[in-house]
Amino acid sequence: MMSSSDEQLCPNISSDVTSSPPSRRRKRQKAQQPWAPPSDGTDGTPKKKKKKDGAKETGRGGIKTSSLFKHNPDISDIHRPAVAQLKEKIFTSDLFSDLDLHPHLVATLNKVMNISTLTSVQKQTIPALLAGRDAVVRSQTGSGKTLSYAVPLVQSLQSIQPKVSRSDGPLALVIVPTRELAQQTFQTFQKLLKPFTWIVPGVLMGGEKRKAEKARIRKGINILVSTPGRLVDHIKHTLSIAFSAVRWLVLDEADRTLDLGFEKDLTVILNSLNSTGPARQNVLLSATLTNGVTRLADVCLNNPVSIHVSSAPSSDLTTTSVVTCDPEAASQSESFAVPEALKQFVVVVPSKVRLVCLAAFILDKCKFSQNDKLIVFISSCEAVEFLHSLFIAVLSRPSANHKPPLMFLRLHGNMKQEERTEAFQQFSASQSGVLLCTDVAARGLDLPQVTWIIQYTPPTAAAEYVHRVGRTARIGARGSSLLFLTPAETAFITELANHNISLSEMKLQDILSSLMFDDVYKGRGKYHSKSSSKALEQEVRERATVLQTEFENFVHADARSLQAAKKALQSFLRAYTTYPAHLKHIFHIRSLHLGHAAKSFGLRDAPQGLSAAAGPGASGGHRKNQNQARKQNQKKLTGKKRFGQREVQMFHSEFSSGLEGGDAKKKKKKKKKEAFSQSGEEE
Ligand SMILES: Nc1ncnc2c1ncn2[C@@H]1O[C@H](COP(=O)(O)OP(=O)(O)OP(=O)(O)O)[C@@H](O)[C@H]1O
Repeated sequence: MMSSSDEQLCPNISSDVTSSPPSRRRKRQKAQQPWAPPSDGTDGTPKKKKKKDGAKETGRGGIKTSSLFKHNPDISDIHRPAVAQLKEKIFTSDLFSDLDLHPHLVATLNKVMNISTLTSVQKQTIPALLAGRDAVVRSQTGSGKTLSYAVPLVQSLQSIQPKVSRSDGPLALVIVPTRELAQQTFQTFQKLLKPFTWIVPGVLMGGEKRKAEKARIRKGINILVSTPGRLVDHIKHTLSIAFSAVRWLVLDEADRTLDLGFEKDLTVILNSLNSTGPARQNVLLSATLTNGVTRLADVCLNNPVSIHVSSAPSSDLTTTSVVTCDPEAASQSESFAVPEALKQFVVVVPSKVRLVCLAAFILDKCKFSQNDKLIVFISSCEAVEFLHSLFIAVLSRPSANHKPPLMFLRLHGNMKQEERTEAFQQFSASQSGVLLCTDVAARGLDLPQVTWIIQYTPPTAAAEYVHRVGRTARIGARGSSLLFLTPAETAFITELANHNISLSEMKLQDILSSLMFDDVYKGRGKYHSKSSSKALEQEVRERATVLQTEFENFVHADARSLQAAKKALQSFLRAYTTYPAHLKHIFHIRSLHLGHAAKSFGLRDAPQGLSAAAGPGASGGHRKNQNQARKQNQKKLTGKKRFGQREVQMFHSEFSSGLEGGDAKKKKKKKKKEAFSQSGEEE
């Protein structure tokens, strides 16, 4: 809601407009075609002298901006197939104290962690693991999978006689895909082990000093939490690491570990475990078990129990089931459950308008109406960096009502470890603010009170969609998500429906309408309280144009920010080429319009001579490819141009794989680096 000082800022806005959120406001207005041009033939932007490149003078100090709302593809009605969502009941009425656990462990859960009732996945998994079974566990995000393996693991290790000592070395290995998740999991063990001080947990992760880690390994770690690459690193180079006593192996987010091409790392880890050691219990967990995980299960599991908490769509929603590896489980494996309290939205936005749409949404949620806590997923580290500095400069200005400036944080795989840790901790502790990140934050992170998940760039798989939205609505809490799609990408809604995921549509115009809350973005000032809804629409477009102009001014203010915008655009394009084959009909670089995409990075025009060689993917220096790219590049990419075969090839050769021509080692290194850079992975 608006404060009185906000109202003073908006003298021209009628009470109808100011007192209700944009969505409700819209409902009261006559139904409109959001992007049908006004009948007067204008496009909603201030009428100014037209420049030869389509740019216009906005009247704000000779600022140039080409029309945001002209020449956009039509937004047709989206097709939302009927979907029976999988449901999972989160809590049971059973208590941890009913289980056969050490009383100090139960007391720690109750008193230190404030946890007494079992979740469904815990009710099913803990007894199976206490009975010594291997397990493949799937339950929705935020349903308590960590404790479902950590509690029986601690129960089992504390009961070993004679007591476990540091000199026993690792008795349990827990492999997770990212550093932050490693840190979080380690902290959970620290809490659970409070009464069992003789069992020592430890964490290994990329970005930390190897020497310090080696020293800790030498001293003795009993429960070792690690990212895969770092563990392999130590297996190869740390003599004191010995797995002869390992009796638990946990792969959390196991499908992700496979996705990132870590099969080889896992093979190294498994081989080093299998070569020695006692019988071992193996546990695989994820909210999105896929065939890939089943393959992995064949490799390392011994007659596992398969635990799928979700019930079939038509069955009794209050029951849960334990199944062994059978065809039914397999057939369900591609249907994903998302938290029931999660509200999922999609907005269809033409490329040109994406940036202002995101900004308007953030302003509405974090400044104008509420103090929300948002995570925005973006496809590349460079684009995260760019948007972070852009938003701090343009959206974080102190407001007239003395509200604290909007907090923007960032998290991606190209940051220094200290910066990553600081951002993670700061966002965890904050009540509100915006975290701009790559998929490095998509898996497993339990960040408190996140209210909105924005997928500014669509995920590369339905499973990743599930994990991203799963950073909110955890353990029964409420939360919402918003997926950005361009008009050409709306078939992704059907793709998600194929995985039992259903979205509601949010209208672009409703999001942009939030700009009416702040007269900083005022248009030509013709709009007043008695104006028609069409005039309101026009005013909203003008305000969106003013905001876009501010972004463009920032980007074009100096060479450095211009370069950052171009780099971000390039990395976005590179990421766009990496959608898997079965999604290429939806996300193909050839269907992108370079000029429009450039606009969403605050660039006034499509960069001339957009050079693959200048991009980060080229730094590996495959000269042959660079020359090829340069030749291809002689035909410059211009604003009006869509991507043709040659440009597609260019991005493929330089950014997507970039592997041709180098030796095998270089190829592997580069491929991995690109995957990490893409996803924000840290190894
Ligand atoms: N039985 C319980 N009662 C109350 N809270 C719980 C319980 N079990 C776990 N939690 C809390 O629920 C939150 C989510 O748990 P956790 O991170 O293990 O979920 P997850 O299923 O592993 O999610 P993801 O799939 O996203 O990794 C944590 O804050 C955790 O402390």
